[in-house]
Amino acid sequence: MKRNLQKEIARKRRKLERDGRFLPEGSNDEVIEFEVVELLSKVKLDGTNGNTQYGDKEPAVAATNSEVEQALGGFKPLSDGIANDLKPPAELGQEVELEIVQLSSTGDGLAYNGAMNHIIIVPFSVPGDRVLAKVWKWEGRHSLADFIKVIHPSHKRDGVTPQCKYFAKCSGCQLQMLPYTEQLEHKREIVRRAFQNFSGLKPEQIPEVEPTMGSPMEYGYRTKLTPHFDGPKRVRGQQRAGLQEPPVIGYNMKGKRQVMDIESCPIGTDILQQGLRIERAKVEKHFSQYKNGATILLRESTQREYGQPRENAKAPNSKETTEAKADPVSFSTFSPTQTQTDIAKPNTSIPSNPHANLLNTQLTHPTAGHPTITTTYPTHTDHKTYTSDNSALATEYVTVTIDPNTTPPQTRTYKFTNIAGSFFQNNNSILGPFTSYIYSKCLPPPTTTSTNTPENPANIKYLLDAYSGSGLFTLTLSPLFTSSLGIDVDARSISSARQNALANALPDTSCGFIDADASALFADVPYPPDQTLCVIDPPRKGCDRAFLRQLRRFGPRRVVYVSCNVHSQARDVGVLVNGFTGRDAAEEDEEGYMYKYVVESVRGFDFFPQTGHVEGVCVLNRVEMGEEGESG
Ligand SMILES: C[S@@+](CC[C@H](N)C(=O)[O-])C[C@H]1O[C@@H](n2cnc3c(N)ncnc32)[C@H](O)[C@@H]1O
Repeated sequence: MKRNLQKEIARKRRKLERDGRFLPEGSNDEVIEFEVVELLSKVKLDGTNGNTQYGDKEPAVAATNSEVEQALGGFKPLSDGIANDLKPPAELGQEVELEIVQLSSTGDGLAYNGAMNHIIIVPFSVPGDRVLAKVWKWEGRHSLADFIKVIHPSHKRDGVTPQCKYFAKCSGCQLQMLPYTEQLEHKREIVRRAFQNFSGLKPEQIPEVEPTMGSPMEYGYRTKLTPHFDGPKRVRGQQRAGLQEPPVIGYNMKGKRQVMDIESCPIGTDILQQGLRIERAKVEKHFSQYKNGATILLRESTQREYGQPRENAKAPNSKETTEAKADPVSFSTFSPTQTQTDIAKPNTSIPSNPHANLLNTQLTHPTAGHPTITTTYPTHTDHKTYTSDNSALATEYVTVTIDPNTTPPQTRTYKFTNIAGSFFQNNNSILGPFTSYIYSKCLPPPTTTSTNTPENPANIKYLLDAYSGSGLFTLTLSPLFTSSLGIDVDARSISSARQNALANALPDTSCGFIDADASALFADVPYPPDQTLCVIDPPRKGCDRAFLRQLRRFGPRRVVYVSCNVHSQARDVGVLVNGFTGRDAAEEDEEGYMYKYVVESVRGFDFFPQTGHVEGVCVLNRVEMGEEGESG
């Protein structure tokens, strides 16, 4: 145990040196550290003694906080007092019975050991479960354990059967044991906690987080899968004789760097299930020719034909315009996603499934080894294929609600063609409702700022789309703006964005694109900040400081911040609202006036049902000069 303590100290010191701080920002490690401290504080305040056990074995050694602090040379616990109880939990490898008290933002169950004042993290468990788990790593205030089995299930599991046979072993989709509405409520809590712990904002600066928008499809939604495999083990003589073991192709096991064999992945779309089977067989056949391991890309592509397939195929309430038959650009007054009546469930909203009104679906193999799934809807027919070629083109359609108040609601469908290996959102079923939500948030409600009156609601005429990818927001939001400008560092995505604008009949005077780092966006902005909306959708790590500084100096009137990591998003939103702290603040002071923002709304979107991920959308308004007191 003493050796483990030394290892732990060495590991944390390395982290300190590498990051210049305790833990990498916005990482799972940092998120869990916060929640462990939070839970320890809570049980301390509650006076709860905890009801978990380590069996009847006492842990071997108790390490004191001062020992750790001394060895780390000034390591400061995240919350005063909490780390004073640093003790190792159990012998590594020991099996323990635990009561789960909380679900973490990383999707793991947390058990509290009162006697040791210690948290044990157990994947695949939910509050109320009594589980058997095996402790495998000590992390100071908490330990990591492998899930072994449920001894007594929580009522939260009632009526739910995980659909994946690899559940509780594979590292993905760890929330399958929860009813979908519970998953959505949990994701709302993740967003709440992220803004509470990572933004540095006061509670009064954070509005109530809106209910998570659910995915219309809970399984079968992922349009991209990336299983991987290790290269063949080279045992002399065996390779020539074709004796090597068949490859293990799939995803990593939970908590391990070991790949596990996955024959089917139920969150993938139907065509990707076919693709997985075919591509696995190809790798197996040619495995001996591989020197190294590789990742297989499986990306869905859709070819759409407009027109009514059968006389009696007309859906109730459907109305067609002549444009509805035109491809690539279609204007339609009917689409599956237009009937987005939110289901009345507590604290959640789930748009209707786009497949709800399909008339017929069929799997064919027009050419050997190339399956097609043809699905017929009242207004169109989709032919779905897949590609495993990173540089091939893949197409998706996104239907945006332009006006929900007409009967039927007015929608517009966009066609996006991208390079399969470049970024595009992975859940097509939620893309329509998601972009429609953002569309509805682009212009401020009349009362938000003094300059935005009901008489002048469309004061915002220009769109800056930072981290634009292949133009998802630049194009789908463009009907609201005189001109839109997207920027992305990936030249291939920008090339697709320009093609997509043309394919959707949007001239470059209306939708322009720049292939550059996002911070270049503000160098020569052609738009007046007072009339500009900036949409930001950075990668997981969030925006860099240079970008945030330039955005605050330019001061677009309104900002819609979209993110796949609500923790880095909360941190960046904190900077937009309150400015930088420390050295960055001093640098900013030298640069002159910087705008500040107030948060109007925050909402989560479930792009990845069954997993612990949540996408966040935060809307902010610029604080006008002279109104600064309002930002708190
Ligand atoms: C989460 S994706 C969003 C793309 C797009 N908004 C969409 O929804 O399809 C993030 C994008 O940021 C781009 N990116 C990453 N770092 C960047 C940087 N420093 N400057 C500009 N773009 C960057 C990536 O190429 C990627 O397209």
